[in-house]
Amino acid sequence: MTNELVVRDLQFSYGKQAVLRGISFSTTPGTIIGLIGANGAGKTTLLNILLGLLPATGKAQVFGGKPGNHAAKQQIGSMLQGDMVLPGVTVIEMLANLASAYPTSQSPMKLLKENGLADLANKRLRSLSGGQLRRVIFVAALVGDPQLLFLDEPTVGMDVTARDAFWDRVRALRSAGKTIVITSHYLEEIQGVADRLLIMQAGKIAFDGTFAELQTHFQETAITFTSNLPESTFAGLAGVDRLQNEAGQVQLITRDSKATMAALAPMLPEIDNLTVTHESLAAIFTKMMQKETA
Ligand SMILES: Nc1ncnc2c1ncn2[C@@H]1O[C@H](COP(=O)(O)OP(=O)(O)OP(=O)(O)O)[C@@H](O)[C@H]1O
Repeated sequence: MTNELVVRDLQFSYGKQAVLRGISFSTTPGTIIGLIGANGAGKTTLLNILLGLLPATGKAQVFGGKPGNHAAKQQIGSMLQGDMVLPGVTVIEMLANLASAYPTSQSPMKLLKENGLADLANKRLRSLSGGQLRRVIFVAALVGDPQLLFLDEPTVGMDVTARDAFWDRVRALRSAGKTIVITSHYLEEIQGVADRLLIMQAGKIAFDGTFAELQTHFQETAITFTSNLPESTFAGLAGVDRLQNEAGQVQLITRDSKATMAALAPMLPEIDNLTVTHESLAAIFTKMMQKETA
């Protein structure tokens, strides 16, 4: 299958500051990709390059074309931070104007209805709340019926109901075969929706894989219990990386909780107050960021 977005050894600097130091990845249709990284990691810069708004060295192809060329632009819908809108025009005027720029476009009114925004059609953009404006900009990104969507911090300013509805729409777009690249600092949200994670660190892709793979590689699980068995009983158990024992209060840190629990099973009659706590995605992410700055 032809990948629609192919990036190889992409590099970019702002003056002397190297922001992207060799980014490589490609996408497949019908996938939601979570692009994660600390503030300033270069996520927005990468999206801007792929949209043809910033020049870079290395290879970047959108459906075989260069970023920014006419064919490539028509395949991408984007929702960026600080998107400019004309405050005096109405929602429907803005969308209709946008639709006229594409050879095939979706009906703006149909899109507004699908996204629960039909009531806003005749409102001027300046009269919308921050969350309403973000939702309208999402609709604007869909008007050209793009195959590829770049959504940069899309849910900022949206209330809980709007977020839920938004993610439902994003899932529906995936089912329709679109590829969606999303940056977000709301890691739990990304966990709920993304099929694949790209973690940017120090201008490179530090991790490219599924959440399950991220957990396999990085997630630690704390197994705590009380026991009078000697510490040496637990030290060599399968998967155990570290062990703490303070007066019979034992904590095992493992990266393979299934293996460790299986090894503990025969000792359960002599173990009390067992708890198993898996590290959260946010904690894994923080740990990875600390490695970068260490
Ligand atoms: N126009 C600019 N001129 C100079 N430096 C810039 C410019 N825009 C961004 N930078 C720098 O490039 C780096 C990457 O910024 P970028 O906005 O791509 O990060 P990001 O990962 O999107 O961050 P955030 O999560 O805060 O949105 C940062 O160090 C930033 O200060």
